[in-house]
Order: sequence, then C-alpha cells, then structure tokens
Amino acid sequence: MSEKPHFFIEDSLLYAEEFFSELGQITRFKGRTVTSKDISEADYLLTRSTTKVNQALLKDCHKLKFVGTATAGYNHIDSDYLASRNIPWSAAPGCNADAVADYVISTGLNLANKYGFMLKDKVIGIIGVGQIGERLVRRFNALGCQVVQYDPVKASENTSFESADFEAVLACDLITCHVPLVKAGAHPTQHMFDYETLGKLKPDTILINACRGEVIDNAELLRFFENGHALRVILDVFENEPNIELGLLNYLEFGTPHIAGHSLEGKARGTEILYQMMCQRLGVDAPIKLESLLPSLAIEHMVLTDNYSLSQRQYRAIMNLIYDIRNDDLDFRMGLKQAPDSFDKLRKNYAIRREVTSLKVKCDNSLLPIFTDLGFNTSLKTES
Ligand SMILES: NC(=O)C1=CN([C@@H]2O[C@H](COP(=O)(O)OP(=O)(O)OC[C@H]3O[C@@H](n4cnc5c(N)ncnc54)[C@H](O)[C@@H]3O)[C@@H](O)[C@H]2O)C=CC1
Ligand SMILES: O=C(O)C(=O)[C@H](O)COP(=O)(O)O
Repeated sequence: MSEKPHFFIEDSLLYAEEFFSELGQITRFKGRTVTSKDISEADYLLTRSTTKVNQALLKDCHKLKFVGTATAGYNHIDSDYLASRNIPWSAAPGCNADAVADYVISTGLNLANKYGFMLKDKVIGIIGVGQIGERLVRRFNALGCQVVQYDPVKASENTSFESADFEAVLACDLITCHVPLVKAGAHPTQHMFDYETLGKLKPDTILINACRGEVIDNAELLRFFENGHALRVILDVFENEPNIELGLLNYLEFGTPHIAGHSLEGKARGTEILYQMMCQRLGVDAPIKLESLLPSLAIEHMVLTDNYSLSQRQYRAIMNLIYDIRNDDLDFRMGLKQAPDSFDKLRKNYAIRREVTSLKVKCDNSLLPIFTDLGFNTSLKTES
C-alpha cells in the first residue's frame, strides 16, 4: 500500500482533524510565523488567509502537490510563483458568503434603527457581484430596496449581466464592497476609495468594507474624517492587518477585526470544500458531511403563522438573534482599548457565531420566497 500523504494545515482551519485524519498524516502550523523549514515535508498545504504562500514559504517544499486555502479571498497566495513550479492551488469559493451577507444585513438593520430610516427607502450599491454580492442583491431586493450593481469584470465575462457605472454606485445611500484585492490591470480595486472618490459620496452615506482593507485608502479615509466630513463607515478589514490605523476607530459606525466571514458554518464549509477537492485528487470517496459535525442552533427553528407579515423591526429582531454586529463592534473597541496590538488575538478568540442559513423557518407558500431570498433554511409548514 502506498504511504499516506502528509498534510500541513494552518492551526485555524476548523474541523481539520475530523475531515483529513483518514486521508493522511496531519501537522498543524501557525499562519503568521510559519517558515519554509517547518513545512518542508508537506505533500499538501492547507491554509487560511494569514499564511502568506510565496517563494519564501515554499522554497524548501520539494514534494508539494497542492495548496488550498479555506477562504474566499486568495490575495495571500502568489499564484504566479505556484504556476512557475506547476503547483495547482484553489480557494474555497462561496464558503463564507452567507456569513458576510449576515454581517452587511445586520449593519443595515441596526443603522436603520439607530438613525430612524426604512431600508426599503434606501438605494443600495453593491460593488462586486460575486458570491457575496449576489446574495446581497437577493436579500436587499427581498426587502424592497432598489439595488445598483457594479461589477465590470462580471459584465465582460457574462453578457446577461449589466454593470452600473461607478458614478451611479457612488450616488447610493448604502454602498457595500465585495471585490477581491486586485492591484493592477483594467479593473484594479486597490484604493478604489481614495480621497477624491470619498469626496463624491453624499454626506451620511453608509460605506461598508468587508472585503480587503486595501480597497479603501485608510490614511486618506482618516484624513477625510479629520477634515470634518460626515460618512457612516463600517470596516471589517483594514490596511496593514494586524497593525491597523487605530485612529480610524474614533470615526467608525462599526469596526470589527476581519470576522465578517467567521461564522462557524463559513469556516467549516471552507475546510469541507478543501476536503472534497482532496478526496477527488486522491481518487477516494468523501463520506464526511459538514452537517454531521455542526452543533445544532440554540433556536433550531421558527414556525410562522399564516397571517404573519414581516416588518423591518421584526426582521431586525430575528437577525439579531442570529447575528448582531453591535456586539462585535463593542468587543473590538474594548479589546483594542485594553491591548492596542490585539487584532489577531481578537480574531483568534472570536466567539462562535452562526448563520441564518442554519435557522429553519417553516412558513406558508406566500412567505417562502421572501424568507428563502433572505437566506434562511426554509420549508413549507405542511412538510415534515
Ligand atoms: N471580511 C471577510 O471575512 C471576508 C472577505 N472576503 C473578501 O471578499 C471578496 C469577495 O468575496 P466573494 O464574493 O466570495 O468573491 P467572488 O470572487 O465570488 O466575487 C468577487 C466579485 O468581484 C468582482 N470584481 C473584481 N474586480 C472588480 C472591480 N474592479 N470592480 C467591481 N467588481 C469587481 C468579480 O467580477 C466578482 O464578481 C473576496 O475576494 C475576499 O477578499 C470574502 C469572505 C470573507
Ligand atoms: O474568506 C476570506 O477571504 C476571508 O477574508 C476570511 O474570512 C478570512 O479569515 P482568516 O483566514 O483570516 O481566518
């Protein structure tokens, strides 16, 4: 029998032992501090976003056959270097898209409550209409919002998709960014929001960045605030993580330590996607299913009466049962106050959080489409 492969797996990959121990030997490593020597015996390298996968890390890995990252983003992977060594790699597309959508919706609902507006009266601008952006289009449309979609890359690849102009997005009331970090080419995203672009936004525009810190020039944003401009900014991601510009915190509506995608389901799905890829590569079945590993929710299901009608207030109450961004904002501010260098620690010790995808909602035919579009795990009341 051939020797079992050796998996080197970043310590933050959830359920790695459960998924991979049958497939081979596992060695765990720390993403921020790992060296090439530490992983020189790797057949397969599985990471999350804190491991920088580049020549410096891989120079001593002579047996490496595949690199996988259990994340949606992949700007921590030097794909040119991997191509030069013919090492295939993959991210885990869509693994945490619902978690990020929950984050954005929680933001919208809680700010609507704080400032006294109805989301349905607001125009929503979505920058990047991929896995996360598409879910948000569905969710905001289900709430009756007008949605402006900006994604020229998708428009160039898919003739049935039409992208709005960037200027049209800048005129929206709530703008949320879901693009990869792209530094060059026809549609770069690095510093998409610089001082000049920030200046085009209406006062009190809600601007959310839950993709990559570099999409908003953080120094320019701070200068913009210091010059007295009023914007309602929510940052989950920052330039130079984990050494972020702490001065920004004074001006943010909500700040969080890069946890928008950190639901239990989102992290576990990332590992599951890599597991399925590995099983395929190794030519074996993939019998382990995520559902068998996830614990049940504290509130497992809701049954809606036939005359139920969803108001914004009720939706916020339901959402806040599952995820309330205000708690994460508070923990972030308190954590950084106690220890200004605790960005990574706050991420590592992040409380277990669940997604709306796990909340089972039983309702009648009329409510089913709206609750489905809002991301819940729906079924008809007559079904068991
Ligand atoms: N804060 C967090 O915890 C998380 C952050 N992310 C970040 O969010 C990004 C998006 O995630 P997904 O939706 O899953 O990825 P995706 O790849 O499914 O979608 C990205 C979309 O952005 C579009 N795009 C690329 N360049 C663009 C540009 N210049 N202007 C407008 N659109 C552009 C692409 O065409 C694509 O449709 C990831 O690349 C990652 O960096 C993802 C998950 C969690
Ligand atoms: O999926 C992505 O892309 C993300 O940004 C992840 O949520 C980041 O999580 P870590 O890998 O940094 O734990």
